[in-house]
Amino acid sequence: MDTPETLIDLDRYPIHQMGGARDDILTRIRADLGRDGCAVLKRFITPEGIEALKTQADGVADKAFRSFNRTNPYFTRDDPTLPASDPRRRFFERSNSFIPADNFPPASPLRAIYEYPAMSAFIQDCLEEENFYPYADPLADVIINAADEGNGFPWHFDTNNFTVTIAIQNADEGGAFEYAPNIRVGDENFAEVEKVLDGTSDKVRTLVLEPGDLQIFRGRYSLHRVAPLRGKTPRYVGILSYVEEPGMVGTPERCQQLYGRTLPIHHERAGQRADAYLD
Ligand SMILES: O=C(O)CCC(=O)C(=O)O
Ligand SMILES: [Fe+2]
Repeated sequence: MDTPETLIDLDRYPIHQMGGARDDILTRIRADLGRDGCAVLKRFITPEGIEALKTQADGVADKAFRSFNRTNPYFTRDDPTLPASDPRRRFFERSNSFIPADNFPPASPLRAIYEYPAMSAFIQDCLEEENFYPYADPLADVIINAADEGNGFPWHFDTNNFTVTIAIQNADEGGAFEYAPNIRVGDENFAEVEKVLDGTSDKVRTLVLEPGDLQIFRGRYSLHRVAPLRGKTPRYVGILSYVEEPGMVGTPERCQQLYGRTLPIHHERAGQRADAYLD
């Protein structure tokens, strides 16, 4: 049986014990998040934990919903009144799909990590968010982003304020995480976004995450993508979602688009939320 204590490397990252070691981690993570909206905890998951997550991902890989629609960085529709080079008119193919959360029952390793009280308390402390709750969406609270050979997940901004990911398996080649930190703080900054899409910006950073690494990322202000990937090995990334209001779920439209189905709760709670979440 996998428990959070065996899945998370608590010797390296004692997130469950208040004190100096935990405080030191928080200080570093907060500084990284403040500076470039991104923080990484290398080898957060133990080698046994990585194996358990990989086995689980392989076991439910066929449950991934594939909807390879073309998307612009804002997930909006085309606006033919704008110039063809405008970022709002730049649509790219993607090759990733999501394995919905109801494939991860309570005893599964990914959900065990999500539901470990010390985990959510630690993430909340890293982000210094006062309003912080587990996502109440039974299809989206804990998911795996599974990407096959192809364009990965092209340039976009997240609708949610932050994303917490766990790298589980890399592709044979490619699939790096690329991002332009805080490129749209204050205003949309379309000119610089256009340069990123053209491959001419000097603001792009590349992160090669290894299986077991935990990433905390504020994706609302930083344009980012999973670079194109090659080879037969799928790229697996676990995504843990938290929100700023209790009881929140995704919209029926977004849910249908990402997971190919909806549940009664999506219709009951439609329109009750302040923000539209991407996942
Ligand atoms: O797979 C990743 O590393 C990040 C995916 C992402 O950007 C997203 O799900 O919004
Ligand atoms: Fe994203």
